[in-house]
Amino acid sequence: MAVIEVDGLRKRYGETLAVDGVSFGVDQGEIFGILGPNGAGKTTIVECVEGVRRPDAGRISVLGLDPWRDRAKLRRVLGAQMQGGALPEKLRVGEALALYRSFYADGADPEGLLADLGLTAKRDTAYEDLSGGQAQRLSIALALIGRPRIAVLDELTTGLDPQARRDTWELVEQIRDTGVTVLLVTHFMAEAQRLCDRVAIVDRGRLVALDTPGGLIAGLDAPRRVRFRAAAPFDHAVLTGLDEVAEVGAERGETVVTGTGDLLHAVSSALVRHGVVATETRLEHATLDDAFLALTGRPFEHREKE
Ligand SMILES: Nc1ncnc2c1ncn2[C@@H]1O[C@H](COP(=O)(O)OP(=O)(O)OP(=O)(O)O)[C@@H](O)[C@H]1O
Repeated sequence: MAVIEVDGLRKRYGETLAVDGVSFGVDQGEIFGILGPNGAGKTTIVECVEGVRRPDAGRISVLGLDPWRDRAKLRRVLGAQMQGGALPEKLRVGEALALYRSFYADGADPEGLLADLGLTAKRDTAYEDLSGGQAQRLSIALALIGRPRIAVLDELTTGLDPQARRDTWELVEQIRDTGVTVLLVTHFMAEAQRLCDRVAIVDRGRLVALDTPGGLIAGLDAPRRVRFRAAAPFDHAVLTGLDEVAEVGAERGETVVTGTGDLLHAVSSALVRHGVVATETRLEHATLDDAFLALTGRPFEHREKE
């Protein structure tokens, strides 16, 4: 069952057409990713879903509500993660939760949320003294304090180190396991690939693909790549002569072979036949980066904001 339906959404800021006719549906209980490079229109889309921006055209339904018209009712069912730095510096973690809890008649237990998010020991810590990961977890706690049915998380792990990022992914899975539908905005391919049940890829205000991460990758007619480390220089002709091989190159001391078909087998046996000693031989799997390139003709690039 779709809990969010977006149909023909359009939003312009002056000369900039930020969202240009985007349609998608989010099912109950899934982690749905909106993935795209800088300026693709991701935040504008979710802000329209959250009822903080008014669409120029199109229809949005969130659990049967019109987000813009029914903003007050929407607050009770949708929790949005606030952007970094949105809290007063001196506000303590426990105070922030108590304040946000007071907005709801039937909110979550702040102590339980603190424990779930690993913030119990930080209850008396001021916002300004939290680490990046802790501040991020607090913002997630605040999004969940109203016991929402839908949580919108925007650039959830930007600025976090790899461990904190993985911890946050686990946390999002736990949130989904409690039955909350998660709408996740991200520009991290790995995050979308690891976490999302389905991903909408947005580019220049348009939706260019919508599928499971596996489906997006499987649909690719992308060339395969085999990488290995040769013990000594060798004549590339032993590989370029193979039907499966399109190109042989070098990258960071490794040989990179691009081609089609059963490339790994063809390359490995040719190397053995010609007495080339190779280590760390592996087939590189296609990723969402490859899917983006195939869909848009451009490599995926994203700059983090200051
Ligand atoms: N308030 C605004 N006024 C004018 N232009 C805006 C405004 N907000 C966004 N834009 C422009 O609309 C386009 C889409 O922006 P949006 O923030 O939705 O993209 P995004 O995919 O979330 O990007 P990012 O990953 O960089 O945050 C961009 O060209 C942006 O510069």
